[in-house]
Amino acid sequence: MKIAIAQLNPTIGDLSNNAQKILEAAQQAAVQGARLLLTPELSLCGYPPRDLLLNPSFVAAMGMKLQQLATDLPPNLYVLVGTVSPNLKADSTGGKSLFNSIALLRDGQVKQIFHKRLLPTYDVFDENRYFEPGLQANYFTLDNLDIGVTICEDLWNDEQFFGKRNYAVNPIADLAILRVDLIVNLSASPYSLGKQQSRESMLQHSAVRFSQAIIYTNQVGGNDDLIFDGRSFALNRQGEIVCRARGFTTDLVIVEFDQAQRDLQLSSVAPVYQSQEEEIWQALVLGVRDYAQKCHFSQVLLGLSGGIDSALVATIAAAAVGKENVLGVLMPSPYSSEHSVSDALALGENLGIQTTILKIGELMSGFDHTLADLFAGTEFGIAQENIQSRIRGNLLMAIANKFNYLLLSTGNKSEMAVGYCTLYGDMNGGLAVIADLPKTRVYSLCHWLNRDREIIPANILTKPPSAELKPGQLDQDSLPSYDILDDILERYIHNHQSAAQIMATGHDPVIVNQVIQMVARAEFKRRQAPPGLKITDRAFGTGWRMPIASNWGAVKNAW
Ligand SMILES: NC(=O)c1ccc[n+]([C@@H]2O[C@H](COP(=O)([O-])OP(=O)(O)OC[C@H]3O[C@@H](n4cnc5c(N)ncnc54)[C@H](O)[C@@H]3O)[C@@H](O)[C@H]2O)c1
Ligand SMILES: Nc1ncnc2c1ncn2[C@@H]1O[C@H](COP(=O)(O)O)[C@@H](O)[C@H]1O
Ligand SMILES: N[C@@H](CCC(=O)O)C(=O)O
Ligand SMILES: O=P(O)(O)OP(=O)(O)O
Repeated sequence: MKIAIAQLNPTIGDLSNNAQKILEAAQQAAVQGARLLLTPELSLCGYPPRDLLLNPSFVAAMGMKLQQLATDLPPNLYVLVGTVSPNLKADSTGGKSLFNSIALLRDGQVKQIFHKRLLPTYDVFDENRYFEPGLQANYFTLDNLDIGVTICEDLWNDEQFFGKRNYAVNPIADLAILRVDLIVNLSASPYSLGKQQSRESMLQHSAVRFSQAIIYTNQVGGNDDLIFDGRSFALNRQGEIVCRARGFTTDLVIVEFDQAQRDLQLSSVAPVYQSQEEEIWQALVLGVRDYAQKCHFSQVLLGLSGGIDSALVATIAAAAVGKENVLGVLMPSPYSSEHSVSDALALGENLGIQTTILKIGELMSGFDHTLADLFAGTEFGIAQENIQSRIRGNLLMAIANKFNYLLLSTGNKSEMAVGYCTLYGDMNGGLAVIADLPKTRVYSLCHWLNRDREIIPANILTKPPSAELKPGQLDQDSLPSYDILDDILERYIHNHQSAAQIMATGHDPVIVNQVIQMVARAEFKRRQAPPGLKITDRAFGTGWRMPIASNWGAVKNAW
C-alpha cells in the first residue's frame, strides 16, 4: 500500500488556500497510486493558530471548510487532515471546548475523528489553553491494516528514551497493545538546532521498543517567530529510516507498506545532517521569506553599518526575497569610521543589493539644538549617543512606511540578552532576523558563507565590533569578550545554571554577576522587541516568559 506524506506550508488562518494545498497534494498522491495521504497537525488552519481558536466564527469556518474539502478530494483516497473539533461535553464537565484533532476523509465524508492525547504546554506550546486531551487510543482500518493515529506530542513520552515520564500515558504503548500494523503521526514541530537528530533517535527508540513502523509527517515554513523544518520521515519496525523528506521546503513523498511483511519498505532517504551553519542558514532564509510573504511584503530594508550583524542580515535577506528586493541604508554620523561606509558598500556590491547613503550629521545637530536648554550643564552620555541610533531608526521606519518595505532589525542574541541595543533605535523593525544567534555564531555563520568565495568582506569579519556612537567606541569597552559572554549566557539561559555553578566553571565572579544582572534588567527591552526567528530550544520569544518588574537576578548575589 502506498502512503503519501504531504509536507505542507500552510498560512495561519488561510483556510481556503490551506485546503487548496491539501487538495493539490491529494491529487498528486492519487496520480502516484497512493491509498492514504498524511498532512501535518492542524493542516487546515496552520500551526499555531493561537487565540484565533477562541473565536467561534473561526472554528465554525474551519468545520465548513473541512466538509467542503471532503467533497472536493479525489475518490478512493483516504486523507488525514489536521483540524479542530468540538468537545460536546465541555459544558457539563467543565473541560475545554475544543480538541486538537485529525479528520479521516474519504469519498465526500468525514469518516472518523481522532483527538490529540498529550498536550504540550512548555516553551512555545500552550495547548492546554485551548484543548481538551483525547482519552482513547486512535486507529482506523484500511485494506485490512490497522493504522494507529497520533498527533505530534503523542509520540514524545517514551520514558525509556527520556529517562523520565513526561505524561501519565504513552499513546504508542497503547497502540502497540492493540497490535496496530503501523503508526502515523501528524506533527507541527518547530525547528531548533539539532532537533531532527532528537526526533529521529527518539522515534528509532520507540519503533524498536514497540516493534512498530512509524510515519512522521511534519509541517514546513515560517509562522511569525517559529520556523518549521519539515524533514518528515518514516521508520520500519527495526527502527531504520526508510524515507526522509527534504528540509525547509515543501515535499510530497510516497512510502510503501508491504502488507506481506507487515512493514515499511525502503524508499528515498534524503541526506539528513548538514553542518550546523547550513541548517541555521536554511532556517533563517525560510523564516524571513515566509514572514515577508505571509505579511504581504515584497521588499525589505535595513541599516547597513559596515558591521557583521547587519552584513549577515543583509545576506540572509537577499537569499530570502531576492537581491533586487533588499535596500541597505548607510547612515554615517560624524563618529562613523571611514570603513563603515566602504565596508557596507563592498558588501552591497558583493550581494548585488540596492544601497543608499543618508548622512545624519545635520539631524544630530538639530536634536542637540532642540535639547540644548534642557540638557544644559549635563555631561555628554549615553542618552546623546543613542540619539544617533534613534535618528537611524526613525529614518528607516520612514522609508519602510513610505514604500511599504519590511524593516529588518539586526540585533543578535548576545546583545538582546544584555540589553546592548537602543529602544526605538536599532531595535526598530518588524522582524528580528538573528535575535536567537549569539555573536559567536554570527561569526561562524559568516565564515561558513565565505567558504567558497568572499561574500562578507574580509574587513567586516576581522574588525572589532563597535556601535560607533562615540569616537573610538568598542563593544568590548562595555561587555566581556563575546566568547566569554556567550558561554555565560548559554549556561544561564539554556542550561539554567546558577551564578555559583557558572563561577565554578572558572568564569570571573564579577563578570558572571554583571552579566546576570544585565540579562534581568534588559527584560523591558526584549518585551518591546520585534518577533525574533527561533533557532534554539530557548529563544527570547513566545517561549520566554519573564517578569519585567522583578528583583530576581537584578540584585547582586541574590541567588
Ligand atoms: N544603538 C546602537 O546601535 C547600539 C548598538 C549596540 C550597543 N548599544 C548600546 O546599548 C546601550 C543603550 O543604552 P540604554 O540601555 O541606556 O538606552 P535605552 O534608551 O535603550 O534604554 C534605557 C531607557 O529605557 C527606560 N527604561 C529603563 N528601565 C525600564 C523599565 N524597566 N521599563 C521601562 N522603561 C525602562 C529608561 O528611560 C532608560 O533610560 C548603550 O550602552 C549603547 O552603547 C547601542
Ligand atoms: N552608520 C550606520 N549606518 C546604517 N546603519 C547603522 C549604522 N550604525 C548602526 N546602524 C544600524 O544599527 C545596528 C546596530 O548597530 P551596532 O553597530 O551594532 O551598534 C546595525 O546593525 C545597523 O543596522
Ligand atoms: N514536543 C514536540 C511536539 C510539539 C507539538 O505537539 O506540537 C516538539 O517540540 O516538536
Ligand atoms: O550591528 P552591526 O552590523 O553594526 O555589527 P557590529 O555590532 O559588530 O558592529
